Amino acid sequence: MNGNVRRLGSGSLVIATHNAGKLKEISALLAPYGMKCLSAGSLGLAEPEETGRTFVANALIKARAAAEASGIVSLADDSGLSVAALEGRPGVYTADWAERQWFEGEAGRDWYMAMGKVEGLLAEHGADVDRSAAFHCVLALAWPDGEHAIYEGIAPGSLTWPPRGNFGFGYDPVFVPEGRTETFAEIAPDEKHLISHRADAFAKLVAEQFGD
Ligand SMILES: O=P(O)(O)OP(=O)(O)OP(=O)(O)OC[C@H]1O[C@@H](n2cnc3c(O)ncnc32)[C@H](O)[C@@H]1O
Ligand SMILES: [Mg+2]
Repeated sequence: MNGNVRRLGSGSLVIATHNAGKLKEISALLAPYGMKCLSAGSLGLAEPEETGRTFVANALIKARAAAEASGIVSLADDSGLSVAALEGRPGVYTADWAERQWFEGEAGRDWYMAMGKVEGLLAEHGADVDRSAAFHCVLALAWPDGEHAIYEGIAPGSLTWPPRGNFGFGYDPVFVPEGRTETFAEIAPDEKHLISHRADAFAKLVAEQFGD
């Protein structure tokens, strides 16, 4: 272990997300480490504006806002899908494509509309377009005194259409991770937790925060 790294210990931790799917995954990934997890929603914390241009910047905005408001060390996740043929879009704007830019106020199947837009843009490249894509995840830990730590994860794969599967959340039904034929939404949660972008970032967090 790096002796300069600030460690979490076994106290309380705020999960600074307003996405129910992420909260479920993060809680499951943290379950073995004995921390008391509190959600931003249950504490009534406001959702900060994600004004950053990178996953790291937005993860830090969310973690710092929660740590300042709650006085408790906080963990945020900024994630998204980068499509090679679209020069990495939607990237940090993945949630915007699904939630605001398209169908503000309509919950539920918004991601489906956003993926329709992705499919439309891919179609402009012709039938043999490169469908490779990657999910990115940046985890930011922020302590109330301003200290922070960052962990980055990635899951390479490709896009499929139409959507398949009912597990997971968001864009899971259209993403096939590398080396598999099923979408993330057809892979049981326990298994997604071994291979996802979030799992990759968590492995680094766990090694540094809870490792020997
Ligand atoms: O900011 P918070 O409150 O955490 O919640 P959010 O949904 O706005 O989260 P982001 O800003 O990080 O945007 C990430 C987007 O990428 C999607 N996404 C992230 N991880 C995913 C995963 O494992 N499976 C499917 N979609 C995912 C998610 O649904 C969002 O639309
Ligand atoms: Mg967000």
